[in-house]
Amino acid sequence: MVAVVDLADVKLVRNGSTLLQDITWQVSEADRWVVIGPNGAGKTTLMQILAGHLHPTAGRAELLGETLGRVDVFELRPRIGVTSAALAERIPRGEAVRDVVVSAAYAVTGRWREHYDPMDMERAEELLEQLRVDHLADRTFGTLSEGERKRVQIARALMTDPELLLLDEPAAGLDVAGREALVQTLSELSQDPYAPASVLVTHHVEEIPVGVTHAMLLKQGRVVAAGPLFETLTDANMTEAFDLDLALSHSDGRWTVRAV
Ligand SMILES: Nc1ncnc2c1ncn2[C@@H]1O[C@H](COP(=O)(O)OP(=O)(O)OP(=O)(O)O)[C@@H](O)[C@H]1O
Repeated sequence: MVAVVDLADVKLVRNGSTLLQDITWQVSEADRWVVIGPNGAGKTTLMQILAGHLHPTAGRAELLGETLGRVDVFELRPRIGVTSAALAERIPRGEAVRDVVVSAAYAVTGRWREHYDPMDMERAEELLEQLRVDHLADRTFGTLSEGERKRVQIARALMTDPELLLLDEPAAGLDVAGREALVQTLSELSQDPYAPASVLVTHHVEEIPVGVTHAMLLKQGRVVAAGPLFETLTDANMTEAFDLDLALSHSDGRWTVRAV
């Protein structure tokens, strides 16, 4: 198995605060990971390392076989698809949905975006269809509901055919119907053997799509547990990560949790 992510003793210090430490972790190309942890655990910080936006203060971080610090991150980043609230804020509200998706191929390569390649347009249409938002292709991004925006962002993240897909809280801000519909779509993606390796960040076990293979629980910048989903997502590990007595239930591939 090829390691898509290979972190060894990663530590990250910012403004004098240690945000991550002792992070040793491998993600293989067939893996679908979920990273769970309370507010402030370091999940987004970890995603920023995986996106090539932050370098570890100590330790070694290899992404797609390249070592951070020794590789041109501008060549690496197109190989990594990212969705996050911070990125969504940068999408112009007046941009047509089709352009939001197709422009990903141009933004990352620096090509001029007025002349889209027909093959790129075709791929954008296919992705919009896969994410079930093809009927919105002519609308502007700003007119979409939160759930529709999340889907368009995922289509955009997949546009460059990345080898690693990072989804930072993709269901945040959605109502229960929107969440369930998105989890269904992410379940299809997770179970697609041609989909890239993925890492999904969430606070909520209810948002874990069917098909996720591995979990990491983070707390105060450290790994509480990491490994195959069913070995890792246990009452004891959740209780430790969230400092609260928790009991998990699992049914039909979906998870719930409650305090006991
Ligand atoms: N530039 C920075 N300088 C100092 N501390 C920071 C910086 N950026 C983030 N932090 C702190 O690092 C910790 C981890 O933040 P991070 O956003 O990675 O957590 P998170 O697990 O994603 O949290 P949430 O679930 O609330 O989104 C937090 O305590 C945050 O305040």
